[in-house]
Amino acid sequence: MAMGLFLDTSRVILSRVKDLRALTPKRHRVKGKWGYELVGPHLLSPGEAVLRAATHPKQPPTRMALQHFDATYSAQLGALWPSIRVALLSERKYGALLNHFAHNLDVEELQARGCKDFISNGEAFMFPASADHRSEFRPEEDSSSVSTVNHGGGSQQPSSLRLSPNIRCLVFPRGDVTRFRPARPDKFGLLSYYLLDAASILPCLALDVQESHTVLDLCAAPGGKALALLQTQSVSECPALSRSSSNSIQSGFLCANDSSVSRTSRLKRVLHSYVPKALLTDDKLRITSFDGTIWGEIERNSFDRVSSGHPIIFILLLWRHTNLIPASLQVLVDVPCNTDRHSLMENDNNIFSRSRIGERRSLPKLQAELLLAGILAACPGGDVLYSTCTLSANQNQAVVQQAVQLAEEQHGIQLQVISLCPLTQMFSNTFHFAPNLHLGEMVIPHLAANFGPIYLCKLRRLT
Ligand SMILES: C[S@@+](CC[C@H](N)C(=O)[O-])C[C@H]1O[C@@H](n2cnc3c(N)ncnc32)[C@H](O)[C@@H]1O
Repeated sequence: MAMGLFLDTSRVILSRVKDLRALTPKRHRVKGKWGYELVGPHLLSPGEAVLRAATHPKQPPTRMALQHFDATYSAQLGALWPSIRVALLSERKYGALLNHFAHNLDVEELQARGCKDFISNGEAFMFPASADHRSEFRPEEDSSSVSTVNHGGGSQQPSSLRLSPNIRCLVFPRGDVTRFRPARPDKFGLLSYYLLDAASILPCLALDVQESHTVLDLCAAPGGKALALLQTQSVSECPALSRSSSNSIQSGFLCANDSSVSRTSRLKRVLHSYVPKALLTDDKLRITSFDGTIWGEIERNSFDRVSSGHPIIFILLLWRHTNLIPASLQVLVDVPCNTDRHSLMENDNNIFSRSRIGERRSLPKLQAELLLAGILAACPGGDVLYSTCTLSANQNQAVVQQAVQLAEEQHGIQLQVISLCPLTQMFSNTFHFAPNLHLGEMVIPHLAANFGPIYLCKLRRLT
């Protein structure tokens, strides 16, 4: 079995290398430190890249990103970096998040093409006897676990997962790089699936949202995770929903916020394409466009601060006091980050462009502010899930440590790190996880399962 996987992976790597070599003019082929495979007009070996940097001042942002990653990730990830690098520079793999609200005409066709729901597959792997229904998974309690976070990370408290049967995500098998067709609308105009990096479902699963939960998605656009959260909150067993009466199909509340007005418009378009109108009501779903860093203010209920003149806080407090936004139990903080794949592949809107140097350098500060705001918004006992799509330890573990420290020092809030090992065990057949992370978990890209990077860390508010 292990040998089979190894051979498959090697075959994929070899075919990718041949593809790249065929596409690359001879003058761009270089045998570099990481092997001869990754070369091309913007895919230089690190040695050549450094030389070019000295002689060619204007480099495209994708190349700047590659140089930056080679310098930082080779130090951070050591021997893992070369293979992650190959995967990052190859075509990524998608998953089809099934839309429970639509009449899903495409599912059988996708299954006939070899797609499998990685979520129920993971459960079948953990619970072979009860493969047909979603189960609760409790890891063995680790008596050495500490309950509160120390600022160096500390050990993590294990927790149980109760996966909703309504969230399903189809993926092609390992090593299969077939692309999905665009989803088709059902007779009500609702699309049958949403294509996204399958690993980006993990933060939603880790948040363990149940039907009646109140959830805040602080940075929600374009909306893949918001849609996944809505699937987990829905209670209908039948996809053929009545469009007129929806009370029985979603009992929780989701607030989806994003500070960017244009991206919030995109979020609205996505949700309108997937969610029945009857669910897009203020008592079930609210879409807002505020700066998430001040969201914590709303929960601290300080009208004094409003009278000192912050109009946005004033509006938020009005909403809070008219009960339009209930106190948040579960908070997803999926922050802006280096977006490693995009930075390596697209020059447009690239965080490594010269004009965005300041923005990129201030990302960890913004991320910590957003996470702190999420912590303040959660009720004691509530959970906060921090996630990014970068490998950068400065934007992952370091941000969590900083926000936890600020929460304690400035607000007297104690937090507990919740171990996500049930999740990594359950889905180790689908994703590659970084080994021995001292805080949180991270899906690392791999040619045979080219998902991620996705970092996730779950915190529980104790006070
Ligand atoms: C990684 S994306 C979120 C992706 C989204 N969760 C999804 O699954 O589709 C980060 C988002 O954070 C938003 N953002 C940036 N700064 C923000 C802030 N201060 N408050 C709220 N949202 C912010 C960006 O506009 C961007 O849409």
